[in-house]
Amino acid sequence: MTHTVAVLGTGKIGEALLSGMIRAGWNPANLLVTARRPERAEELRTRYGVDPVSNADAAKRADTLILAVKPQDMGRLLDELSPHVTSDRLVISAAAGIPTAFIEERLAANTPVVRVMPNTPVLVDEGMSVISAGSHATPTHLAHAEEIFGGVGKTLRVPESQQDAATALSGSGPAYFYYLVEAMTDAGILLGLPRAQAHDLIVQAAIGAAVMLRDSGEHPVKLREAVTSPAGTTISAIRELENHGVRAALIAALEAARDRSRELASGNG
Ligand SMILES: NC(=O)C1=CN([C@@H]2O[C@H](COP(=O)(O)OP(=O)(O)OC[C@H]3O[C@@H](n4cnc5c(N)ncnc54)[C@H](OP(=O)(O)O)[C@@H]3O)[C@@H](O)[C@H]2O)C=CC1
Ligand SMILES: O=C(O)[C@@H]1CCC=N1
Repeated sequence: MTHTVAVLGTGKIGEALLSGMIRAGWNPANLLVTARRPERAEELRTRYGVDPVSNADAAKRADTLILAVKPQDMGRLLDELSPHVTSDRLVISAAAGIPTAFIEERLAANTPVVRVMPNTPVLVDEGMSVISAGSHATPTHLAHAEEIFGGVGKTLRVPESQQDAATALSGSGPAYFYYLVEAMTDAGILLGLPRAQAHDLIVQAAIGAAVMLRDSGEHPVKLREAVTSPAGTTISAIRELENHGVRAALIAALEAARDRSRELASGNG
């Protein structure tokens, strides 16, 4: 069956997903987008050859609606959509924190809802999308969501109770790595390297480490031990990381992200 998929609220994550779907072979004729500002709608049409439509038209024309507005805008979007969404539509929400029940109770009875937490590496087909079923979503709906998000990276099904934690890990996760690269590049400046060179050295170290983590099958502790020579440079750095409580800071940071996701649950966080 050929699906028509609409992305409602095509901002950063919506556009990243849209571009990935086109790369994965979706025909732009089967993709619709909605945007709040006309100039943004035109930008999307020019860039991707997709049809910008109103939210109501998206609900009428598409069988699958991907809601990619901010959690704070979700209530208003659902109010606008509810007269037009029939229960033969699949509604996929990419919003942090918003439970499927929040969406279900604002749409026609029995509308299937799937909650997905993607991340921005969908832009390079290395996304991590964590998927949960709402109360009326069937295995076929989950498989359809996996087909969409699996085209731009990995997918994992989790119970919805784990979505806030998954958001803290993989949804926000890329930002932590960018932050580390930024901080380590600053360190390179302190050590006297030109900024561009410091950036390249750290980025390639990050890519090498990421590929080894993914492909070697080794535990991260083993990989770190292999870098850490007796009385060498690495252990001197690790001692400072431990002295500054970096492990505890990361645990606290991800806990804060999980808590914030829970706070967004009301949709007006
Ligand atoms: N950024 C990320 O890494 C990730 C984000 N998410 C989730 O994705 C959602 C969007 O985040 P993000 O892409 O960062 O945010 P953006 O602000 O970039 O995107 C949201 C878009 O929705 C548009 N919008 C808002 N209300 C409406 C409406 N009623 N009709 C049509 N368009 C509307 C906004 O328009 P305007 O431009 O006019 O404001 C904006 O372009 C959030 O719920 C977030 O939790 C999930 C995973 C990762
Ligand atoms: O920061 C946020 O709220 C969104 C959700 C996950 C990544 N970005």
